[in-house]
Amino acid sequence: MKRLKSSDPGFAKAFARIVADRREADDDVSRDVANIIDRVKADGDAALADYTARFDKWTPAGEDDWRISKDACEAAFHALAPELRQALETAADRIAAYHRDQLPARRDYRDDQGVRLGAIWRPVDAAGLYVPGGRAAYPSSLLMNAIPARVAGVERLVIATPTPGGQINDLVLAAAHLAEVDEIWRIGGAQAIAALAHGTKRIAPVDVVTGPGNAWVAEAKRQLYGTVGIDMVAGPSEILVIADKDNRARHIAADLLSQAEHDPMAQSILITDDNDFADRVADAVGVELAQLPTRRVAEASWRDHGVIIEVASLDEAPALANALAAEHVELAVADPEPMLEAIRHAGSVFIGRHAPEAVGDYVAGPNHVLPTGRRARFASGLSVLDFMKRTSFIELDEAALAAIGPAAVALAEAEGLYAHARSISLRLQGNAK
Ligand SMILES: NC(=O)c1ccc[n+]([C@@H]2O[C@H](COP(=O)([O-])OP(=O)(O)OC[C@H]3O[C@@H](n4cnc5c(N)ncnc54)[C@H](O)[C@@H]3O)[C@@H](O)[C@H]2O)c1
Ligand SMILES: N[C@H](CO)Cc1c[nH]c[nH+]1
Ligand SMILES: [Zn+2]
Repeated sequence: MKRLKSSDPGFAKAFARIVADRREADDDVSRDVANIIDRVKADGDAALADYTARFDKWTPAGEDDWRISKDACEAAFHALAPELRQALETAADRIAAYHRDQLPARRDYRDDQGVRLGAIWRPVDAAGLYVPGGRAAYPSSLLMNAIPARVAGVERLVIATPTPGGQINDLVLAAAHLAEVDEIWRIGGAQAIAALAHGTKRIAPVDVVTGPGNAWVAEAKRQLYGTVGIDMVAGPSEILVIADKDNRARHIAADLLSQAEHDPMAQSILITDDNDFADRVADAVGVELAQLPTRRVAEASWRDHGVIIEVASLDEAPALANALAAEHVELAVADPEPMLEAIRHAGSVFIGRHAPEAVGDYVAGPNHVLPTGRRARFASGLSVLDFMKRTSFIELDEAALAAIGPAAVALAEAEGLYAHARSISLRLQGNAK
């Protein structure tokens, strides 16, 4: 963990290094991912078998083993302990309610020159939904992917999730039943993204691939954009907590570790204006780590990518937050509203002392699949619109063409595109006859 003070002479340089801290695809990861994509494109299912054996340490017993049946998902759902089933349903209901509100309306109007204009939103036919499964299983990410896809009206929902060592997570299956997914394939990493994008003999290709994952998954989505649509690049998790001294140090420590435990490459940063509070949080991280049944990943992440920044005044925080453009930002301060307004680049903001980021990971409602690596400068969290596309339409009658056609003819001739001009002017002359 690094400690920085904004008043130190070397702060600007040290902060620039934190901003540039690349926890995603370095050159090695990019090259490996490009090779994996090429191999899956060339060898399809055979490549998937090789990579699954190598990275997930699992070889299926037979053809049927690659895919998890709907019956298995239904059985897993009915076998859930009542509290867990209730929790899953609460999450699903809240996610569905939030995302239903994102459905776009059809636009259809006639302007004052008589031209009818509009746009129709339609779902893609098939969506590939990546559900991480390397270090932990992510039933919550299954809901976050599948529910907006269903709300959008996508016909075919295809999950890809790794099952390391052959271990299948029952809650992932139960979530798949609840969200009514169509296919679940036991593949992960860059090879899964490549299979969804290009298709193999076994797996039909999809139109859009969404969802979070580690550096290899995120880089594969980035490289395959264009072959398929993607939501955005959602890689190793990040949290920025802006906190004043009136918080409980252990609460803030736990918040920082909540994202650190996702990945040794996750990034957790605290900005505070109080030296004593900064010391207490640093100590509390140690205390909280000791409470965790598994702490290896959180420990490594906090050691390598944890940062505590002391500022003279919290007024400095929004500019630092905008430079970081973090996936998650917590505002644990007395007056969070002005900060919410001032922070322009963040995937999701958690307002006040009682809004720990982890609640957004599971049950708040907004999507937890969010841009990382400073991409909140230009990208947003997964939404219903990521599963839809818009077709515009234009209708003109003779009078409408007469009203706007001459301007188009002038522009076409100015571009030297005379066939364009004539396709309009011939009709205008015809109208004149
Ligand atoms: N940004 C978001 O919205 C968001 C949401 C949830 C989770 N996450 C992130 O998802 C990630 C989950 O990571 P995970 O690893 O547990 O699961 P994962 O499913 O993303 O990755 C596991 C796969 O990575 C591949 N892999 C691992 N090491 C490799 C190597 N050396 N070379 C090539 N491929 C390799 C393997 O194919 C393996 O199946 C974490 O980084 C977490 O922070 C992000
Ligand atoms: N914090 C993750 C997004 O970075 C989402 C998640 C799922 N489960 C727990 N957390
Ligand atoms: Zn999380």
